[in-house]
Amino acid sequence: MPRAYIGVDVGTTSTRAGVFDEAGTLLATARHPIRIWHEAGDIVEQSSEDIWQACAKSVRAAMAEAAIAPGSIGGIGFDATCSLVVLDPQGEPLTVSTSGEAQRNVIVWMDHRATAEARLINETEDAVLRYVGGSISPEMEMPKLLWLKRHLRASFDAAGHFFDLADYLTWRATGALQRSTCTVTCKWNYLAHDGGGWSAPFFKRIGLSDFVAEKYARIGTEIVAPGTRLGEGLTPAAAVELGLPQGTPVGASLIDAHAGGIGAIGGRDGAGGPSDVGDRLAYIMGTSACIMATTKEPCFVPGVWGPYYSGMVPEFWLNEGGQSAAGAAIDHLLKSHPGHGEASAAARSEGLDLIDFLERRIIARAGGASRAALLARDVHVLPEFIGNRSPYADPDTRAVIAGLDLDTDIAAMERLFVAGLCGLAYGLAEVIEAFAAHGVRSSIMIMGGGASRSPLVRQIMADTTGLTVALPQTKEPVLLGAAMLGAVAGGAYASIGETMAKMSALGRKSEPTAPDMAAFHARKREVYKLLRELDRGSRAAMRSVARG
Ligand SMILES: Nc1ncnc2c1ncn2[C@@H]1O[C@H](COP(=O)(O)OP(=O)(O)O)[C@@H](O)[C@H]1O
Ligand SMILES: O=C(CO)[C@H](O)[C@H](O)COP(=O)(O)O
Repeated sequence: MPRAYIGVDVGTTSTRAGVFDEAGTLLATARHPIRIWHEAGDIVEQSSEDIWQACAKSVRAAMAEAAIAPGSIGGIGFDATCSLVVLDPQGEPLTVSTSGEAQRNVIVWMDHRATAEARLINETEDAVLRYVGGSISPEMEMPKLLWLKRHLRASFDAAGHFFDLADYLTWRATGALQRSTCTVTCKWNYLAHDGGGWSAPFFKRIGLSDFVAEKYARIGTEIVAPGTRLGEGLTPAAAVELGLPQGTPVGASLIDAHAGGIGAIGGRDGAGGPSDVGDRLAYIMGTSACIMATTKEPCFVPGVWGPYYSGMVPEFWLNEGGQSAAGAAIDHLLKSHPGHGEASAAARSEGLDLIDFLERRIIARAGGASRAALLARDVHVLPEFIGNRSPYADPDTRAVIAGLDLDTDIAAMERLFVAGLCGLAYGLAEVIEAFAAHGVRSSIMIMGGGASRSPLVRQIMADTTGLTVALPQTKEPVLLGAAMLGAVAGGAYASIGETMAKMSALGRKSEPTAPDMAAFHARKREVYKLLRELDRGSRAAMRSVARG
């Protein structure tokens, strides 16, 4: 019987499941929303139970659509945002919320409550920090764990397990406590190279010696490569919930952006066969954006997370730059514009999503995706609403918008939208330039994530960076990356490397266009730099003034 593989992706806003055949062809997908609590003070929380139930519903819906026998599933893999899950010793949720609600047991990656703790950790200048670009981010797990210890001691002490969300999902599916090299290397300061492991001096220095004393029992004692077959496969309970046979192989997980990277960068390019992953950047743009480079030797790029050994492609190093708010910044710009109500109603009447509606109008009016950027000639956006991840590693950066007028119509909203995309593209270009300055050079960038479907986004990114921007052949590279984990766990392929070559391929490409657009973007980037200086200068000017 031909085998199929399931990938489950937990993004910030929803869970999705995809069923793929052994060649990587997508047979069916389904999506389910997840709950999220936002509170003042950069608090963003979720519920691991809600997320697991949403995963189960997505898998069952995708299987119903694929209309294949559950017994034909040869393996399943999971990816998720890098959020922190807290459970008691019996595996029940423990609150991370000052509300005390047990169901709120996930500190979401974008929650910046631990900015002060990140600063304290950075002040130690511990050698481990070299492997996160020289500066830990409040989006990583150690600052969050330190926050819990300092501010919610009861939960910190009562916890039996601290998981990255992707590892929680495999634990929930199989009962196995192994963690993936991807999660712990990229988010937990674990060193996967040269027998590094957990660093006891680091934990002692940052005030988390608890983990050393308890021999890392709550954060993971066994670290395995993504795709490693876990436990005895699906437990009886998980099998019932997912509607799959007990014992279905489950592979160790990846973080969501990294699943997108695996699903995107290793594909065949036409007849040219498998390619050099070192020449290919992955840009995964959803709520946030991650720009990832793969190298044979470690490259230290200040302000860019990594280098992480086996953080994404096994036995390669990973540099991971990023933008904390990407799609989230665009969503926010659109929602806060006075034309939002009118534009949403017009989009609905055409049966389109708001962004698709705007894009069609913009591209038609401008006479192409490349020239659409000209609409943003006089509006400029530094879209860093929740800080700069890379290359400045400054979580206190905030957005700046210049060139607003009193226009409230849809055309004004379009200008702001395009200006926001240009701002994101200039942020991306800064990361790519930081890569290049430290020896990480690539000629092609492969895009995944929700925003990659947009021809406007791809063209602006190509024109701004000067790189060829390619899509993977599959329209769901993140789900494919997760399904590849299932294929490796199920024994269809021997390694992630082989799986990438067999299950994926490159698709459509956008080339950088006319030199006049390059000149336009170069000029507009100068304004972008002014906005960055304005943000820095205004924060510096107000630093000595007490908060109201
Ligand atoms: N054309 C576009 N331009 C910019 N952002 C877009 C575009 N299309 C979708 N997005 C953004 O992508 C995000 C959704 O992507 P997705 O990968 O599904 O998110 P996540 O996995 O983070 O939940 C939303 O913030 C949405 O606004
Ligand atoms: O930090 C990340 C990866 O290292 C991701 O950006 C984070 O997990 C959120 O992902 P998404 O934007 O797809 O919801």
